Formats: sequence, C-alpha cells, structure tokens
Amino acid sequence: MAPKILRFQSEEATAIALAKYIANLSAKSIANHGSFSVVLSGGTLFDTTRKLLEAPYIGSIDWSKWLIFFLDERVVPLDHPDSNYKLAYDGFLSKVPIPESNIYPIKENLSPEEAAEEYEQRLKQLVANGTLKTSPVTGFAKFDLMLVGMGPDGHVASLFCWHFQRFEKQKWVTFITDSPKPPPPRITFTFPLINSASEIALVVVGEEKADAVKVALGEHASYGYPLPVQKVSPEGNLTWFLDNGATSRL
Ligand SMILES: O=C1O[C@H](COP(=O)(O)O)[C@@H](O)[C@H](O)[C@H]1O
Repeated sequence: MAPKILRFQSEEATAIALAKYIANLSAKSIANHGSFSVVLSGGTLFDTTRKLLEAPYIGSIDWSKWLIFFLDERVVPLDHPDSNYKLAYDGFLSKVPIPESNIYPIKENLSPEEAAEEYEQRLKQLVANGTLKTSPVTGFAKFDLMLVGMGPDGHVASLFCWHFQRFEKQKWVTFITDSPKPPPPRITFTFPLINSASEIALVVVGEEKADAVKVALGEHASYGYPLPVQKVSPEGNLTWFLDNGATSRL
C-alpha cells in the first residue's frame, strides 16, 4: 500500500496529530482484539509523543491494555543514560498506568548476541501463547503499531547504512557491536519483523533530517543505494509524520 505522507507546519502540530493517530489506533485495536501492542524507538521520538500525556488522551486511553516493546536497544544496564528503556521510562512509561508486566525491556547482563536471541525467543513465546498476533504472510509477530524514528543518516532502529544486518531475512531480532552512533553494542528488530506490522508511523522532525527525507521521498527516491529508512514497507499501513524542518528540502 502506498505510504501516507503527512506534513505539518511545526513540530507542535506534528505532535498533536501523532497523539490523535495513536489514540485512535489504541481504541481500534483494543475493540478488535483486546490489546494494543506498541513498539517504541529511542532517540527524539518520545518528545513527539508528549501530547499523549495531556488531556483528553491521558484520561481516555485504556493504558491497561497496552503492551510495550523496543524496536532497538543499546546493550547497557536499564538504568544507564544510553538505555532506550530508561529514556522511555523517564519520559513516558512512568507517567502512564501501563502495568509493569506489560512492558518488555531487554534482559540485562547478556552479550549483544545473547540479548538479541533472548528477545527473539520471548517474542516467539508471546506469539505462541496468543499475546501477540502473527503475520499470515511472513509468520513473524505482527505488532499493532511501530513508532519508528529516523537518524539524520537515514538509519531506523539500529539498522545502519553499511551493516549487513539490514539484509537479514530469517532472524526476528539481531545485534551489532559497532554502531556508528554510540553506544556500539545494540540489538535491533530486523526488517522482516518491522515490515510485518499492522501500522508503522515514521516520525521525523527537525531540519538535520531534511537531507535523508529528500533522499527517501524526493523525486530521485528510486535512484542509487536505498537508505535503511527506504526499506520500511509494511504489510499494513505506513504513515510519515513530518514537520516543517524535516520537509524543508522537499
Ligand atoms: O540510535 C537511535 O537512533 C534513532 C534515531 O534517533 P533520533 O535521536 O535521531 O531520533 C532511533 O530511532 C533509535 O531508536 C535509536 O536507538
């Protein structure tokens, strides 16, 4: 399905629209199958989800039905300043009544390889016991919503331009030990898992990302070697949320 590209006049307008979109999907998923599985990125994304913490959303969303996963994670203790879990906890999860048992951070004290394998096995168990849905197309877990950020170099999750992991076909979760953006050891969802999602919101704000947005969405998007962000192509719907800075070169 063709992506929906939403352009906003400001970061504030982007955040308002994103909250409405997430709240609508939450209500739809819970009415449809009793839960809402959400995959979070790290980085600047949380700031753009801040309107969920305000009325009318904070009081009307059924937070008890949310299930939280991490698109990628830095292999550091969960209370380390570089941890995506800590970022999510401090900025979002500690402010909403999602049961702790519904939040799935990585396990600590494992190597990147072990942490990736452990997370993949945990996802497979959640599919087997019916907590998560499965894609009828790929057989991978099918999340209700992935909130995907993008770096200025066009990377998504911890899938960077020059890493072979972006071509992975079998694994659900993989690892790297040499991330060009610190810290180096990370685990990350693979593209087949990402692209099995029902809905993906690609949230990109700020002028420093305008060049990558131009490569991905500009008139020459089909030329050359694709950026990781160009491999985001879900079975379900893809919606880009872009502010004026991110679209300044389109
Ligand atoms: O390293 C990461 O970078 C991307 C983009 O981060 P941002 O700060 O430029 O928004 C992020 O989506 C990913 O989860 C994170 O680990």
